[in-house]
Amino acid sequence: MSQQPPAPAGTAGEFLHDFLLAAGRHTPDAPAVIESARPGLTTVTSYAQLGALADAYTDGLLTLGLETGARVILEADTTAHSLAMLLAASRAGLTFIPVSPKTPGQRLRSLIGTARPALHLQASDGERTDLPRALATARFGPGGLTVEHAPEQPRPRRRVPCVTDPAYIIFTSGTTGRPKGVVMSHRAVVAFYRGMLAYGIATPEDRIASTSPLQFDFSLLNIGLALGSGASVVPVPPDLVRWPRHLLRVLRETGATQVNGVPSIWRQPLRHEPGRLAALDRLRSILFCGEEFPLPELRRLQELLPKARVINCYGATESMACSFDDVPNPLPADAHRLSIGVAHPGAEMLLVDEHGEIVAEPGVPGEIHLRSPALFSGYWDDPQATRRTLVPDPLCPQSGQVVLRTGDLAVRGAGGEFYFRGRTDSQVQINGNRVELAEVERRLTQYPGVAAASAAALPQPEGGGLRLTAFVVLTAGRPAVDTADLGAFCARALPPYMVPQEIRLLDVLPTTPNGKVDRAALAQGARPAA
Ligand SMILES: Nc1ncnc2c1ncn2[C@@H]1O[C@H](COS(=O)(=O)NC(=O)C[C@H](N)c2cccc(Br)c2)[C@@H](O)[C@H]1O
Repeated sequence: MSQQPPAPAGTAGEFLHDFLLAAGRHTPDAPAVIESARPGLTTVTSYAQLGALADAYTDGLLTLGLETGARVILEADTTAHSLAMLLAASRAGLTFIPVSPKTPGQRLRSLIGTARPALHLQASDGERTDLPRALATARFGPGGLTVEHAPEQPRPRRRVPCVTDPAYIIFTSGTTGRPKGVVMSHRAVVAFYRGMLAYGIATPEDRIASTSPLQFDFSLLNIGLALGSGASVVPVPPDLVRWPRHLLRVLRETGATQVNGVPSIWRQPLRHEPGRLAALDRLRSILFCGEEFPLPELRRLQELLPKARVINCYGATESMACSFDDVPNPLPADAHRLSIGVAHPGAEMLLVDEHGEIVAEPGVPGEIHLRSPALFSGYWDDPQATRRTLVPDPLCPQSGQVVLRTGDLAVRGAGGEFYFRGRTDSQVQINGNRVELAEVERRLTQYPGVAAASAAALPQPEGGGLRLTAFVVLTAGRPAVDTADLGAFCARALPPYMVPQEIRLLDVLPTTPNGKVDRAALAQGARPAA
């Protein structure tokens, strides 16, 4: 069998597949993946079974003769088979590009044109058909790896995989213009995983529910957290995440002990199924990331799950993530912001002001710069964007070391912990005044009855200038909020130019495929509440 032997001790670091399978070697019969395809049917894949699947897929991929470093599109949701294929791609020296089966054909074709993959892989029941004729295609599933359209046999130019090779590329739906391919090396991903495990989030008994699509690196965090801890991954099919009853059923039937996801996954369960949520007695911890958790909803979640550990995970795809902090449970009544903590062990966050000077004193805002072994290699085929993001170490530019310029603003608290203060690009200028949209949103969520809010600077209907517009979701069962009174409430704490000129009540906030509030959709003017 031609599988890649684990990196011998003492070589330059570890590959992704070595790290993900190491813990399970001691517990071959422990559950690695626990799936709930439909009510009452739970499928368990042990570490030994996952390893055997990965072996078989590795042989299948190696038989195709793709060269080391070739890209493969992995179009799948998170399942035991897609995890085995991810491990196999890593072992075969291939770079995988995770893509959701829901990706529109147009965007997939554009991504294929940019990344020039050697192979498209999808599950045996995958529905993708209109792929470019020149692209090799194969399917994977219980019947093994089935090649539909074989790749040409390129003359292999490389022989030795290195840990600095790209393990995966994630194409982010860049807020501006064309999607950017974030290239992450084996070395960076494993360094992040080790930093995260050092924070102490999971034990081998944990069953970690992953509610993000595989194309979102939050799912890769969950996979590394679970398999790296010898625990189990509980993938929640994306179609079920949106339906509170289905989501809670899957969590109950799989015995999930930890649920990881963006804040918006909790909005509907909190609104429609608080009783069933509170009844999840196996649930011990919740980890969220990607955006701020609206505090009214977080407090409600803590009321229903008073014993749960809640972890705020901050970071960007360009370093996978970078900090973890435990949210006090219950959150003190006078707390208006959550801390994002400090960088995970082995990394360091710095604040830099607009003059490039280091900000040391508490309470003074600066842009987070991250020093870390987990930094991405660069944006695929975009050296300019890479140079703008991986910048010379502000403390020692001569050294050649680069740090990640996050585009995030933060202040330090008295204890050295960081508080997120929005993005540099969500600073909008309204009538010449600098407005931090996150600040407006925070004030709106302090009004009794508001569950969540988002602010956007929309073009004035009659043209000329921008109009600060707020979109507000109310707590279930609350009497209608008087938007004029809500506006006055904002005026009592914010400068006039930061008071929303229009407040629209919505039933839900639109979300992106990755589950974050879809600010672009709001900017197009979401439908007002019925
Ligand atoms: N906890 C927070 N509070 C507030 N604002 C947050 C938080 N986490 C992010 N963000 C914002 O999201 C940006 C990044 O967006 S991203 O590149 O799409 N990546 C993400 O969101 C997800 C990110 N890779 C991530 C984070 C944690 C774990 C994993 Br695994 C992955 C950051 O730069 C921040 O602006």
